[in-house]
Amino acid sequence: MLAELTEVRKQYGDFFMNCTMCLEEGRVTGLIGKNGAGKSTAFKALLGLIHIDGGTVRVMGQNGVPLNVQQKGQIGVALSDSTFSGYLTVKQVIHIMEKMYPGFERERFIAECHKTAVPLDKKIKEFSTGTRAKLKVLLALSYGARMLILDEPTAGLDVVAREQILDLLREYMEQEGRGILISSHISSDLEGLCDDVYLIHEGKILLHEDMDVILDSYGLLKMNPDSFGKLDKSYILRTVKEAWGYSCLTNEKQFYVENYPELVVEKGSVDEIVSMISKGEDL
Ligand SMILES: Nc1ncnc2c1ncn2[C@@H]1O[C@H](COP(=O)(O)OP(=O)(O)OP(=O)(O)O)[C@@H](O)[C@H]1O
Repeated sequence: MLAELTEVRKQYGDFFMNCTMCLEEGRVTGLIGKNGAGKSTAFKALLGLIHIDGGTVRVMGQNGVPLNVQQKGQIGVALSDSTFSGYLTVKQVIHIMEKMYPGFERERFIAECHKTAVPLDKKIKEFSTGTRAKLKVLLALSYGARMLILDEPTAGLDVVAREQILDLLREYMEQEGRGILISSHISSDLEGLCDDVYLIHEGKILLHEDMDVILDSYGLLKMNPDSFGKLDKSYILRTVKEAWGYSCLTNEKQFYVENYPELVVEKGSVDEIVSMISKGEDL
């Protein structure tokens, strides 16, 4: 196990998080949730960047709060609200990284900057959003960490920049024993990258599932009130009342395809599933 949060609790005013999740070796684990759901809070708790009110954090088998120097060197981090001062150039950042991380791979980092068009001599504050995002990910990848914690690394990026980042992450995972914990709003990024996903809503984990299972077995059923009345609801996770009838989320799509051929059964994107779980009712 690379990292583990067990019943980690944190309160900010009305917001209360209670989060249990883990990252295993060889896996890319996604954390999805709406704005304010608690994604950054969960990541900061894992990194020991905030004081937690209870629960346990373990990183590579050891107590994770606070992280020791060795643990810090094994985690590559890109958080949404952290970056180097905009007045520095990448060349200056390289000097800092060399001092901070003994494992910093200078030549490789510079080569990746060239490859992804991140300039070395320009001040970071003059970078576009996409270039800044690429720099953050390249820095997280630059010292051979065993795991990456990436908070919305693709937010605000165009398709080309997003693909570049996703390719870097896929390449990172080619080495055994590594793992990535990543949050994103863009479900297609998660679908193509993650092995499993956690859904966080109002500070609570509502779902943890393998991505394959979500894509193969989850589905959305649409029906009128009459059909809804007759439906076997054994495999219905959530129901939303619509103007025309009901939408239901199932994790046994095949059961309904076989037994209710007249029903509309849609595959459902990760976004739709998130939305159903967040707003639907357990009927
Ligand atoms: N330092 C803080 N002080 C007070 N409240 C905070 C603080 N940090 C986060 N919160 C609150 O905790 C809740 C969860 O915030 P968090 O940033 O973890 O959500 P998120 O899922 O990462 O959202 P987003 O997608 O918008 O980044 C929000 O209601 C937020 O306002």
